[in-house]
This record gives sequence, C-alpha cells and structure tokens, in this order.
Amino acid sequence: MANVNPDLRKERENGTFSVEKLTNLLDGGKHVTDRRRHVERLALNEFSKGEDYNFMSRKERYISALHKTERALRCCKEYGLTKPDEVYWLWQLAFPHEASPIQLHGDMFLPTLTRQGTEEQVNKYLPLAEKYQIIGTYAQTEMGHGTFIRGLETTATYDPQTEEFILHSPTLTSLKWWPGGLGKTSNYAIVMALLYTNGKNYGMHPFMVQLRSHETHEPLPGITIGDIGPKFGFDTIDNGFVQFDHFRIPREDMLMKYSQVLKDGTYVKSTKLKKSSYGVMVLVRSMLIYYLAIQGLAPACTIAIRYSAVRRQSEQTKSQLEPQILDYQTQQYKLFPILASAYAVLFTGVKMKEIYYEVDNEIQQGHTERLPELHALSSGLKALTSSMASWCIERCRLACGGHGYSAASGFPKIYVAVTAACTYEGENTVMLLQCARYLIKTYQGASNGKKLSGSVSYLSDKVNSRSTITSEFSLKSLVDAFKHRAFRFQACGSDPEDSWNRNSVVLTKAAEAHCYYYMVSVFESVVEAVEDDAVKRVVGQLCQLFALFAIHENAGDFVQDGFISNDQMELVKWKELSLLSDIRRNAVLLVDAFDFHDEFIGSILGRFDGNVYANLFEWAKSSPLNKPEVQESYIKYLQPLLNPNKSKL
Ligand SMILES: CCCCCCCC/C=C\C/C=C/C(=O)SCCNC(=O)CCNC(=O)[C@H](O)C(C)(C)COP(=O)(O)OP(=O)(O)OC[C@H]1O[C@@H](n2cnc3c(N)ncnc32)[C@H](O)[C@@H]1OP(=O)(O)O
Ligand SMILES: Cc1cc2nc3c(=O)[nH]c(=O)nc-3n(C[C@H](O)[C@H](O)[C@H](O)COP(=O)(O)OP(=O)(O)OC[C@H]3O[C@@H](n4cnc5c(N)ncnc54)[C@H](O)[C@@H]3O)c2cc1C
Repeated sequence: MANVNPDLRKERENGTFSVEKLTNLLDGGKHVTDRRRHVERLALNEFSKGEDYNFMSRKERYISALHKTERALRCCKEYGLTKPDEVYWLWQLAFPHEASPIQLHGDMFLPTLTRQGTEEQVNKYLPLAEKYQIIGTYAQTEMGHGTFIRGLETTATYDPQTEEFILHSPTLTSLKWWPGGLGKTSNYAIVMALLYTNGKNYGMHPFMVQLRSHETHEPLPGITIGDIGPKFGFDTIDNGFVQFDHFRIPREDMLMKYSQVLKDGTYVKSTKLKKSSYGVMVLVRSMLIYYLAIQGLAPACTIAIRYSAVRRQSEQTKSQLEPQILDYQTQQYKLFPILASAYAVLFTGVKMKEIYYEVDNEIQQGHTERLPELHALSSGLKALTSSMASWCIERCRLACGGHGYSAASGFPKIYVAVTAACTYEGENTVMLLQCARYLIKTYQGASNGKKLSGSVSYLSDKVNSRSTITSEFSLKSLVDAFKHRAFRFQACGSDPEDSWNRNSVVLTKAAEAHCYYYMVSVFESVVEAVEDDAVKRVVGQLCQLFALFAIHENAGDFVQDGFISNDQMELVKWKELSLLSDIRRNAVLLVDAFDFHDEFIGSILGRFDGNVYANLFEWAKSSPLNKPEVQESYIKYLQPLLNPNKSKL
C-alpha cells in the first residue's frame, strides 16, 4: 500500500510471524478467509461510499439504515448469499457498529418462530418472513419488568366462543417497551404474554401478532404503538412500545410446539423441556460472545494499537525523536491485556457457537440434559464478556488521549453498541446469578458423589492445593490456577445456611471465576492445536498475558488460601512485564490479523495506512458546523453581544 505511515510500515516489517496464517486461524481456515474476503469486496462495492454517520441526526440515521437494509437484502439475493456467516459478513460492512431496523427479525423473531412454532405454523409464516413480506420483532420486556419474566402483565385470555385470544395491556407497566424495530418498522411481533384459559393462568407463552395493516402500515385497531425515543446509542433502530386494548388474534396464532390450547380451552403441555419459552434467549446469549469480540474488543484495540504506533509524544532523550507512545511500558500495560482479551473472547465465542448448535441439535432429538449447563454458561459468559468489552473499550479510548474523545476515533459508536449488551438479553448481574444458581446446585451434587462432565467437571475432580506455576509459566499451570480459584469460589458460595441475597455478591464472583476458568481453558486448547510454530508462540504469549493479568488483578483470590505463594506472585508480576516487551514487537501485526476494513472500524485513528493527522484535518473541515463560514446563529445570538451596533434585533 502506497503512502503508509513510516512507523506503521516499520512495525509491519519487524514482525515474527505470518499475519495471513493467524488470520486463517481466526477465520477457521484459509478457504473461509478467501470466501469472507470475496463477500466483503461485494459489500464494499455497495456500501463504502455512504454519508458520514457522525454528522447525521437520529432520524437521518434511521432512514439511512432502512435504505441500507433494503440494499443489503437485495445484495444477498443477487449474490446468492444464504449461509449465516456470509450474510453476517455483508451485513457487518453495511452496518458497522450499528443495527439494522430489522435486526430482531433475523436474530429473534425467526428463531422463535422456527423453534416454538408447530410445523403448520412454520409453513404458514416462514416463507412470508423469509421474503420479508412480514417483518417481525420479539416483544417480551415491559415497562415494569424486563428481568423478572414471571412478573410480566400482558395477558392473552382465551375465548372459546370465538376461538380467539384477547391480548390486553391491563396497566401502564404492562406496556411492551424496548423491542427492537417495534416502533416504526415491524408489522408483526412474537408477543410473550400470560396465557389464561378456563380462568387459570398458565404463565408466559409466545403469540404471533399482526400489528400493522399490510396495505397502509397503520397500526391495527386496538393497538397503540410507537418509538420509545432517543437512547444511549442504537440510533438506527426504532426500539418501541405497544399497548393492547382487548386485541383479538386467532387461536392458531399461539405458537404451539410445546404447549397447546385446544378449541374448547383445554391446556395441553406436550414437552418436558423446562423453560421452553425461554429458548431464544439462550441462542442469542450464546452468539453474543463472538459478536462482542468482533464488534467490540477487536476493533477497539486495533484503533488504539495502530494509533499508539503512529503517535509520538514527550521527549525522552534530548534532540532525539519523541518516542512512539506504544513504547511506553504503561501504554503497553493498558493495551496488551486488552489485545489478549480480544483473542480470548473471540476463541470462546467460536466455542460457544459450536456448543450451542450441538445442544440445540440434541434438544430437537428430545435430549435436553445439557440445556441447564448451556443456559448457565451462556448467561455467565455473556455477562463477563460484555462487561469486559465495555471497560476495555473505555480503556482504549483513554489510551488515545484527546483524539480518543473525538467521534473520529470511532470509539463512541463502538462503545454505545457494546455496552448495551450488558443490559439486553438479561442484565449482567442477574445473568451471573443464574450461572451461580446452576454452579451451586452442581457443586452440591458433586459433594454428594455425583460425577460431572463438560464445563463443570472440575467440581468433581481433585484440585491441587498448591500452584504448579514456575518461571516457565506453562499454560497448563495457568489453567490449573483458574480451576483452583473457581473451585474455591463454588465452595464459598454454596453455604446452605446462608440466604441467597445475603450471599449474592460472592455468588456473582463465583460465576465470574467459573467463566474465567472456562475462557482460559478454551484459550489454552486453541494454542495447543496451532500447527505453525511462529503463530503458536505469539498466541501462546497472549494466552499467558490474559491469564497472568487476571491473576495479578485478582491476586487476593489466589494467595488468600496459600495456593499461590508470595514468591510465585513475584514471578507472575515479572513475567507479565516481560510479556509486554515480547508482544510489543508484534502488536500491530496482531491487530492486523483481525483483517478489518477501515470502513468497518470507522476510525481515523485506527486507519490501516496510519495517515491520521491529514485525515483528521479533512474530517474536521467537513463538519456541517463549518459550513457556512458564518452561521445564522451568529446573527441571532452572538451579534447582539459582540457587535450591538450592527445587530438588527
Ligand atoms: C445474534 C447476534 C446478536 C446481536 C444482537 C445485536 C442487536 C440486538 C439488540 C438487542 C436485542 C435484545 C433483545 C432482548 O433483550 S429480549 C429480552 C431478553 N430478556 C431477558 O433476557 C430477561 C432476563 N430474565 C430471565 O432470563 C429470567 O427471568 C430469569 C432467568 C432471570 C429468571 O426467570 P424465572 O422464571 O424467575 O426463573 P427462575 O429463576 O425461577 O429459574 C427457574 C429455572 O429455570 C432455569 N432457567 C432460567 N432461564 C432459563 C433458560 N433461558 N433456559 C433454560 N433454563 C432456564 C433456571 O436456571 C432455573 O433452573 P433450576 O435451578 O433447575 O430450577
Ligand atoms: C438496547 C436494548 C435493546 C433491547 N431490546 C429488546 C428487545 O428486542 N425485546 C425485548 O423484549 N426487550 C429488549 N430489551 C430489554 C432488555 O432485555 C431488558 O432491559 C433487560 O432484560 C433488563 O431488564 P430490566 O430493564 O427490567 O432491568 P432491571 O431488572 O430493572 O435492572 C435494574 C437493576 O436491578 C438489578 N436487579 C434486578 N433483579 C435483580 C435480582 N433478582 N437480583 C439482583 N439484582 C437484580 C439489576 O442487576 C440492575 O442493577 C432491550 C434493552 C436494551 C437496553
């Protein structure tokens, strides 16, 4: 590439491994990288020349996103992109760190329909939904309750006379509130409501509900609907509210795969699957982990590390060039653990996708044994990785100094999208507690001699009481340390005498310790499987840093019971710092390996070519506030102050 900043060019010449090989590893093979790049070229042809998001109003952002949605759907059709990964690659460049107004249609509406609908219902609605002749969302949360699903108030009361359900919002707090795309875009929703039949409440069930006229898009009579107003972010999506006033739908529109209401109102439950109506949340939580790495951690550290290679600041030695800020140990300490976390979350995300599809497949065959473990793991990891991603992005912003605070850095857009995931799909503390609930039960089972498998097998294993960490820092010894911590926390958290609430801070820590252990062991297994020696060395260093940083940050958890000795902790600190120097040499290449296009990252600081300053200046000049030279607001508000004689007011 011509015109690359000389510092960045030097970084790229000095690396010790093949970036291409690492990219192939991250993608899951060379053939996947090739295919991804092909799809991305198609996407860039269509989407690279858009208006600058930073200079648009919220309404313009929504309209532009709808326009891009229509074009993205057309591209997928034209180019025959049907596989989920291919659609995702195209979508990612069409909507960099944004959401499409129809995001929930693909992410939650379709999966709920196909998993909870009967064959007949799927046959009726899926073809229409796949052709976007109906666009749906997932309406569960209400103004008064999001977390406590059993507290939802919207009712669906069966009327055997007309064979219809009557949907009703009995209180203000029962208004559906938050569903993505509900405000203006969707004409259908899967509404989660309390099922009443023959005078009895059977709890939350899913209903297919038409909201708007097919002809005019006007809300149907009995429905009051709209956008909930501006949010922290997600400007491109119309999160909405809906109020039902005795709105009738046919009996056939309750999604009846797992439970039915017969014509006479008899309720029949045809599954032993626990919490069957909660299924789609497990899906999204499992997928989110990968998404947080690719949409959050990886682009954020790409920006901060490239910029730190280009930025020079402060005189170290008289009359010599100011150093690249990436050479400061403190800067490395800010950024390299984040880089290591990006890799850790990415590998864990890939693993979680695999596990989800395995368990989902088993559930379709009627085997539900692994669902509780998947629910616990996906809840815990969703919470841990989304909060990790949020604070890491903020740390990357701080690492970029003043320019980090400019929208040109790309951080605001990335941050507001990622931090939302700490709340949606289950608020993080609540999700950690769900994970802990399962761990405590499992620990108690293991204490009674039950042999365990999967992510919790360590609870029935023998754990070492002294760390085997030496100056070699083998990955096995690091995994072992996290296993020990997780085990110890489960033991503390499961005091049967203590009430749940009084113990809940410790329980959240127990869940985090479990998830950390899981992430470190996934990372270790990925490193072990790498064939190329040079790549293995660098990802091995990242794995060590991920583990050692967490041990150092949470030192008390490891030394309190004497598991790690003082001498070992000194070694940990020494090794952590020496890893910073090792990683320094490859830092730029390690972010290049994510293989992101500038159009996706959306940051002047993180440009591949490193030409930050010239582009920053051009970008600032293009700000609408700089056109015209003298603003009308001057005449109105400033002239009377600055130049009272000339003012016409
Ligand atoms: C695909 C990529 C994604 C990109 C997305 C980007 C853009 C999209 C942006 C936003 C989309 C957002 C959508 C939403 O937010 S939809 C709404 C999501 N809402 C929630 O997540 C609500 C959170 N609350 C709950 O999940 C539950 O209420 C609860 C689990 C906190 C508590 O439920 P409750 O009924 O009170 O259950 P109990 O505590 O009594 O537990 C009973 C029992 O059931 C087990 N269990 C709970 N949940 C599940 C589940 N999902 N699956 C399986 N099992 C579950 C629980 O563990 C208990 O088991 P037991 O101990 O053995 O009894
Ligand atoms: C961007 C965005 C998109 C969304 N999209 C959708 C959507 O498409 N469809 C949909 O249905 N919903 C959607 N939601 C709603 C979302 O799922 C809920 O907001 C979320 O589940 C949290 O619930 P809540 O708002 O009731 O939080 P609350 O439960 O009120 O949380 C507030 C505080 O109370 C604490 N708390 C609550 N219960 C407990 C407990 N049992 N133990 C300890 N602490 C507790 C929490 O930890 C938190 O600190 C979206 C939300 C956002 C922000």
